[in-house]
Amino acid sequence: MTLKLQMLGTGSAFAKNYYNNNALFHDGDFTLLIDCGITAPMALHQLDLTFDDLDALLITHIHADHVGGMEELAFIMKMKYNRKIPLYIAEALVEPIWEHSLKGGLYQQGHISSLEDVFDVRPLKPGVKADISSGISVELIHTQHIPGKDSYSLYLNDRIFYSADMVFDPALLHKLVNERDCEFILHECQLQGPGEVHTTLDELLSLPEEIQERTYLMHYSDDVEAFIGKTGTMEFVEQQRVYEL
Ligand SMILES: O=c1ccn([C@@H]2O[C@@H]3COP(=O)(O)O[C@H]3[C@H]2O)c(=O)[nH]1
Ligand SMILES: [Zn+2]
Ligand SMILES: [Zn+2]
Repeated sequence: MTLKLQMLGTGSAFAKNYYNNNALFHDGDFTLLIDCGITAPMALHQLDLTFDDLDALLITHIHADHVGGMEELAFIMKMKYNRKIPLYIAEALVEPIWEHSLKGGLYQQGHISSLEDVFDVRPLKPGVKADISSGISVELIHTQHIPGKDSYSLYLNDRIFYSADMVFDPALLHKLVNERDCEFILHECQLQGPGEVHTTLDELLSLPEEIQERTYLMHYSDDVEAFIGKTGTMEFVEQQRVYEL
């Protein structure tokens, strides 16, 4: 089945010309939001969508450009739409996302005292495929980002790799393409400077042709236009554009 991808945003954490790197995957009339950053509420609004148009949320890791919109989502879902949206998240992040990111804003004595009070929490085990809808499956892949901070990339429908924020991992990309029939790689990309906690454009340019030709770049900084034509066979993903994968 054809899956549609529409990025709510394609910007890096501190980009100002692009919304946060959050994605909508559409399978028929089912809509999955991947990450819900600070800008997600406004980015949805720009597409004439509301939180009620979402069928599920999946979180890759706990940074504000990936979870900063969750407080608004949770309050609106509870107060306006009176429903709990399924929240797919690595089991290791269930406690930290509540204790370290959401509890401060969402806690209300007698009403909201746990993540389960506002979300239909669906913990995921890395390496174990889960069906999210009839046409969307996901397997979490634990990838490295910042020491001590768990971060999970995604393998969707056994053919689409969606990177979380991660340092360059060429062995993983080779394995996905050569052993697991990966057709599309949506990869975060830091355009300049040393990678440290991200994957740089120069690192991605070192990949062989057979990997680059299926790689699309996202999570980029405001100076992206200076890099158009300098990305080998890789293309930048455009926010709000609909892609069929
Ligand atoms: O050791 C560190 C920790 C953080 N940062 C910045 O903070 C940002 C947090 O969101 P992000 O993961 O999308 O991107 C990160 C980087 O821009 C960094 O450059 N080095
Ligand atoms: Zn990020
Ligand atoms: Zn991050």
